[in-house]
Amino acid sequence: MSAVLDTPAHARNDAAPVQTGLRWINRYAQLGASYATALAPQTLPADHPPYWVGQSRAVGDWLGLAPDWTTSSDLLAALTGNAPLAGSAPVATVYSGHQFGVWAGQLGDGRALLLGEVLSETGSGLEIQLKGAGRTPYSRMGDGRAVLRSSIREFLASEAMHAMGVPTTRALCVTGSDAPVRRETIETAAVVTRVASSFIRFGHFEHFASREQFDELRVLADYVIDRYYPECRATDVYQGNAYAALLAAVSERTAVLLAHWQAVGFCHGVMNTDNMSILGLTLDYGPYQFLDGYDPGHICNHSDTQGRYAYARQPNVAYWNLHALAQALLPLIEDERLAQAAVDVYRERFPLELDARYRAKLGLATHQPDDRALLEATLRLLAQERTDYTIFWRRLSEHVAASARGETRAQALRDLFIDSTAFDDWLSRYEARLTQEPLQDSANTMLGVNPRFVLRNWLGEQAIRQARDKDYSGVARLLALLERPFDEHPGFEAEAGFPPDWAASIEISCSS
Ligand SMILES: Nc1ncnc2c1ncn2[C@@H]1O[C@H](COP(=O)(O)OP(=O)(O)OP(=O)(O)O)[C@@H](O)[C@H]1O
Ligand SMILES: [Mg+2]
Repeated sequence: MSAVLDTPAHARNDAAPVQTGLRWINRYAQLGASYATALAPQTLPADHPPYWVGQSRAVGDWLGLAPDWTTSSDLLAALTGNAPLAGSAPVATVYSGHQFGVWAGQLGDGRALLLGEVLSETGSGLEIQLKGAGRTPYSRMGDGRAVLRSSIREFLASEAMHAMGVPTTRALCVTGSDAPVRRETIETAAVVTRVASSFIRFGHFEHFASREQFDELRVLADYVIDRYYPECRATDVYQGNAYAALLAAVSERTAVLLAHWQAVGFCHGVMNTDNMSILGLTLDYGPYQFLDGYDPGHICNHSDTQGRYAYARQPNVAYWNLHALAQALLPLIEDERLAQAAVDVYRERFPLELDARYRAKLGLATHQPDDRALLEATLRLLAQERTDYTIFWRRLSEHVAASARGETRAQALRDLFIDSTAFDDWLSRYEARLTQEPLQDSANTMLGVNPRFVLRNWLGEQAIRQARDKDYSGVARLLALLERPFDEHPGFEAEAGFPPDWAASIEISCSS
């Protein structure tokens, strides 16, 4: 496929610029034409006016938007791409990447438009993107659009992950329009407004390295170091090699990220190098899934026929992806052994991070010799019957909290297992171990890391079906639960429960 197709003819965007009070600084756009193409979002047909589908007040506050943004028709137009935002300098950035382990060349960004960067309330830079804002010079055969269902999924998952403490891009809102968009069937258009410190991906680096544009590669690496990893300039790290230090820092953040994913039971689904954030954020909520039953081999992406991105493989895929980044940075690092050492930070760090996450899930603050074996036994127990992952951890937390009050909730846990002997053996072992911990502290930790609510596919699907009927209350309701996933939320027992039978028929593919 050609690198850059003809520049699309955009509808003229001559609406008056919308004022927001945001302080724009737009630094990525200043890198120049090799990195991005300036262009306005493509307006949607006037006979299909936009509407709000979902809004995050928390992200609005983070950006420093006035509270009435949620009712502003001007902002609604701007965030659908139908009017410019005063101060923004929209660009489409170019990147390449490996998809399913195969070099795919230039493939992005065909549908996300970087509106620019604003200074947040705390003075840090935040980039704002519209995903699904129309064709760009990098769209290849795509239409530049995103559909309602995938946009709702991205919006809710971003905020759910943030609330669970998982590093992620955020989402301010989803807007929709009845403009038709062709996928397997005719669907309708939607736009997600995303926010992150940076949307730079491994694929941005691979892009310039693959074309042997080493000057551009260096400028990009320097930009990322100066902005996000200034500590890499310290002369004593990695023999004073700032690019190796950068690779090590990214490896470390990626290790932290993957440990979070595994611990919350998150399957990304499309861990291509172009979906890997240089800041270690969860990026690109496509065919993702939160585990229902604990199945290490679970494949959430219906299009992933080989299971390359199965849940248990994710940590290894991340390591593979870091090698792709290392390959791209090698012309700057100029020393293969140094590059390998930097990537191996991941291998050292990931098990430690995972251990820390699981210790918290089990309520273990002290370190005892058999802890590793206990954790392995726990996961084996869950895998045996594919026990519901989220419900198990939550009921365990509730049982420990009850034990701290001198009560028991063991039966609710036991009910999750057919083989109750195996469960009872495990519980005795676990409870014996817990005697070495202050029980109330364990309970408090566990109730704060084992969520009662995760965005299961069926919950998202239910909100999507309502939204298709123009009822957006399900999106708002779900957001409210997911923003506080560790709270009880009385009245929402079903949302905290097992997936209904119909959920088994939900298939999530890459189509979005
Ligand atoms: N409908 C589309 N029109 C144009 N380009 C598209 C479309 N869908 C995907 N692409 C391009 O294909 C690339 C890879 O797709 P992928 O599904 O990984 O990402 P995405 O869902 O578009 O977005 P992101 O990674 O930004 O969250 C994207 O960078 C994008 O440029
Ligand atoms: Mg992507």
